[in-house]
Amino acid sequence: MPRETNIVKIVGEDSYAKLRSTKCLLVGAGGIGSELLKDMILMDFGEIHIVDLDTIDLSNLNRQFLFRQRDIKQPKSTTAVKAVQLFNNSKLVPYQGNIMDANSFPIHWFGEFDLIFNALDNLAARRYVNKISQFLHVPLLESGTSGFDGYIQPIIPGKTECFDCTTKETPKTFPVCTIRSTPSQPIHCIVWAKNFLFNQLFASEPSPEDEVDTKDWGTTDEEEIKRIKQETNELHELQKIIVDQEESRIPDILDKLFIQDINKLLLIENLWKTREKPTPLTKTQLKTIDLADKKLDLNTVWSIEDQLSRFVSITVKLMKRIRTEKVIEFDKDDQDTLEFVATAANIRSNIFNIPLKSVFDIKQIAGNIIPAIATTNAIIAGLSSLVSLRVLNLLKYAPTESPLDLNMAFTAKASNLSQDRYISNPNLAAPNCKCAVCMKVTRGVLSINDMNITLGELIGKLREKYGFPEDISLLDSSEQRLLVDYDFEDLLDRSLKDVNLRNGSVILLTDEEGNEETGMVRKPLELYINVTDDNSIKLTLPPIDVEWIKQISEEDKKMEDEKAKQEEVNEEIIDGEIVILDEEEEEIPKGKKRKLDDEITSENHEMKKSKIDETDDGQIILD
Ligand SMILES: Nc1ncnc2c1ncn2[C@@H]1O[C@H](COP(=O)(O)OP(=O)(O)OP(=O)(O)O)[C@@H](O)[C@H]1O
Ligand SMILES: [Zn+2]
Repeated sequence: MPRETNIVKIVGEDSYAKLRSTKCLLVGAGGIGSELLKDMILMDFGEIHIVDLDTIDLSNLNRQFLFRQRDIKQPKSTTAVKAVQLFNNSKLVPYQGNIMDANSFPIHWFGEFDLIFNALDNLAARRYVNKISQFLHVPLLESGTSGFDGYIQPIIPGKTECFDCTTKETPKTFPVCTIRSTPSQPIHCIVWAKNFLFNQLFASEPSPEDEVDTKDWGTTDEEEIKRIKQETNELHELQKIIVDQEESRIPDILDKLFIQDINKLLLIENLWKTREKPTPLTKTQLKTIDLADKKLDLNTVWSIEDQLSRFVSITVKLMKRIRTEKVIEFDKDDQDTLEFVATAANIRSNIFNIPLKSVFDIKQIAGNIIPAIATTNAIIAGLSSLVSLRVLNLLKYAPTESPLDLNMAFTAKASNLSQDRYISNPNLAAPNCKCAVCMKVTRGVLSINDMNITLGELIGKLREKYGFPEDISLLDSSEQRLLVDYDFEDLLDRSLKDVNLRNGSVILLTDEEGNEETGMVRKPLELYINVTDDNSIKLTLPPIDVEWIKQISEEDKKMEDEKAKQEEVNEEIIDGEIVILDEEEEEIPKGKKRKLDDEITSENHEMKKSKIDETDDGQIILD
């Protein structure tokens, strides 16, 4: 029996022929990606391009079944392609690279695909692919898992909700003063060790903190702010011990971090009025560190003596590595960096009377890990590949008359829709009228060969083509920079190259004038800059009709915001990635999760202002 017999039985001859001529992009060859690649091959997609930036790690082998021990350190994409050769009947093209690198993956390259599958593990890349799919109108199958939970969301640009239509939780942040002065939980000390200490010693160039904006530090105590800044500058001195390979001075690092700095903190009496005071290490403790290399169990909590001893030996190791590596990034799978962070965090915890943790526990917290489950990945990949048949409308018995007939799927806990069954699959919703990615702007791709034209010339062409008025503003939205505004015209004579616009930059043109009589403005226009080496193309602007939309006054906007606050927010997110819809399943009207209207607020302008004001945020981020 030929291998396609069953799939032909399911989809029919015509649809099978369409499958064979479909060209797909799979982004990510990790847990979901390995499963998806297998499914896509078994479905006989004609061509599958696989992108992954990473190499295989030991910890991937428990679920990324295409990889073996011998493949460790090999690129995921090429290894995955080799692993499936025996049962493959599709054209497979692997790439090792970052999907967000517009030079390796220019927009016209994305444009060659009929369908994109996301099998990623981070918000930034998911958002990026979502945006590209919106620019090009290529359907996207978004998916994610976290432990036993997972979801798939087909996204039909312009027709259904996009990835950014629902708010996603940004990484958890802590005020600087909690991390640097008054930790009270193990996580505070882990963040201090990983994001502050490790980075300052091994991963960064010295940079004075004088310029840092302190508004989000969680304190206005001048004395404390001064101390934190001074402490950072002193840490750069410690970095020299590392760079100069002065092994014998490692106790100085301990002395500075865990005796001197703590003593300085104790002098700020305000801090300890309502809190238990920390107890610095003693000089005797530092003098009696046992330097013998002891075998220690990663699953148990070590004594403070063992923490100190391992801190010294691991610092020596990292010191040697830095000679060749120059900078070392924290990686939970790099045992040296993990043990440095774990011991430093535990020593600090001990000082602040916070319970210590095992290295294994700290790995989970520092790596922000919820163990990945192979079966969840298999289920989610299976659903994603099945739904792709409906996205392409290849199932005759379940025709897709409208994109809103398509279903997303959530596991029970992730969706909260029904506790009685593992998977819920509500219909897709229409785009959220408030979504800045898919609803608030008109999108297109601007192809250009000559980046020496001036910003002024470009704006002239945009005005001419799309009828924008004199009063406009232009933002480089990929870098969040204002380029031109009614009171900022300094860059008009500079070339696009000079103002750092390049292949993959995205610019946003906003009508700041509108029509007073009608109260309407042109919908903002967002253009992706595709730099081509085709000399025949000087500058091609996409054929777009820019709509007029109602301009909302500040007062209306305030009222809208109030209303929105009152409406129950039915979305929540766990693990920064998975959306929980807190609705009764039966209550979701088919394809209509929220009201669709075409109003637009003047939020763009506010976004612009806040972007310009943005400075270092003074928050420590747990990524
Ligand atoms: N910007 C990106 N470009 C290309 N591939 C990416 C990008 N971001 C993430 N990936 C890939 O997406 C995949 C996600 O897979 P998965 O969630 O299983 O993570 P993992 O890194 O393999 O495992 P773990 O995080 O548990 O160690 C990874 O292989 C990762 O390299
Ligand atoms: Zn959207």
